Amino acid sequence: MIVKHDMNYLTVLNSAINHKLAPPLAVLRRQQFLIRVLGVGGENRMQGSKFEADSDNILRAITPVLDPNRHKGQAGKVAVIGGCREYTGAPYFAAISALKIGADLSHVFCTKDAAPVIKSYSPELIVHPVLEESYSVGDRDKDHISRRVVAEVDKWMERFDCLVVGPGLGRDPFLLDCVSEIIKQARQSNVPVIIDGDGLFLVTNNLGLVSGYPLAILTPNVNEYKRLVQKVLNCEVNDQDAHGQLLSLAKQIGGVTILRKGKCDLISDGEIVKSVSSHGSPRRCGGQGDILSGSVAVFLSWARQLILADEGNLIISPKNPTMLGCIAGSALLRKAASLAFEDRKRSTLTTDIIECLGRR
Ligand SMILES: NC(=O)C1=CN([C@@H]2O[C@H](COP(=O)(O)OP(=O)(O)OC[C@H]3O[C@@H](n4cnc5c(N)ncnc54)[C@H](OP(=O)(O)O)[C@@H]3O)[C@@H](O)[C@H]2O)[C@@H](O)CC1
Ligand SMILES: Nc1ncnc2c1ncn2[C@@H]1O[C@H](COP(=O)(O)OP(=O)(O)OP(=O)(O)O)[C@@H](O)[C@H]1O
Ligand SMILES: [Mg+2]
Repeated sequence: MIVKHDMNYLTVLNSAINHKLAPPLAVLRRQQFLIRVLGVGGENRMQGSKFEADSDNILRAITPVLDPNRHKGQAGKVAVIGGCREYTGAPYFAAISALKIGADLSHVFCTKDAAPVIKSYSPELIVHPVLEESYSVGDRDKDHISRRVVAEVDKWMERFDCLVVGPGLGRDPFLLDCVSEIIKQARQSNVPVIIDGDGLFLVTNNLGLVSGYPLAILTPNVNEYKRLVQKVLNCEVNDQDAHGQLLSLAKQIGGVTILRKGKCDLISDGEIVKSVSSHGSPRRCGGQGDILSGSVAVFLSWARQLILADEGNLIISPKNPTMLGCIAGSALLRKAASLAFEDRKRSTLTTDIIECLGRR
């Protein structure tokens, strides 16, 4: 919430900067920092208020009570498909965040060399070293190894409430071919899929994998969104009509839900647009998108359970579980990021934010 005197002060600052009254450089930087942090002067804030989701109530409504009668697994079983030679942090961040938020079981399906590293970060995660990259597979073996990889994941598929595809996946062509098959299997089994990171690289070049699947969520960052807009809408990102463009994009991909990450997170399923701009932090360390994908997986699973059990009596809006999952995941990550930043300031890292996921 920006108090009135802040707004007046910032309006004056804005005008001073625009009219080039030339304050000293350090003062100018500080003024611009304040304007950025307080979010004044932009269309975003205007739009933010009109489209802002009721995230506190949504979070409360979809989070299940801690009921002693429930057994392990009922609060959610998620799987992350990601982790290769280069990236072991991203799948770990996504999978551990799911557990910290309240899922019961969190699996990671990664390459053989990434597995021991990810296991060593945490004994809580169930790590499957099943994915293969081109360098470790001869041309003649590709078909049978591909079938084996897909079968390994498929044998677990029915047990998962949600898959997160892409954090730290890498872009090896053979590995991405196998992951395409895994997405198809998830779709056949009606398992929701969150596509992030390199999963978006794969899907942007093969939209048929998710097009028309209402249980698919895409979570692009600034680069990933740009590529998606160029590919699908054949134009550049238009920030003057951010809401309209996001709506068209989600509609064009057959009603998938898209969470466009940024200063204010924008979410659309092709029917409506909602924003989450509460809290957040000015620290942009890598890995926050990975926390988000793991969080959305859990909230989407909870929202689906609630909608199924409630038989349409749910009083919150929107009603689409993918929209609810995105709103809750975004709000919780942003709250945790702001709490971590209060403590750690510029030295805030992704692991600090994960520690704040359970704090109020
Ligand atoms: N601690 C960890 O393990 C973390 C790991 N992370 C993981 O990193 C992966 C990439 O995600 P990111 O967010 O860096 O992608 P993004 O901003 O589009 O790219 C930035 C620039 O790099 C380039 N580029 C990227 N990948 C490339 C590739 N394989 N080969 C060649 N170029 C590549 C890209 O070029 P472009 O695609 O635009 O041509 C752009 O210019 C993803 O798996 C994510 O989960 C993060 O989650 C952070 C924490
Ligand atoms: N400029 C910003 N100001 C405030 N919060 C932001 C800003 N940009 C992103 N965020 C927050 O950080 C979260 C992660 O977004 P980000 O763009 O860093 O994802 P990413 O690049 O995929 O991250 P990762 O490094 O995990 O791949 C978003 O959901 C959003 O809430
Ligand atoms: Mg990312």
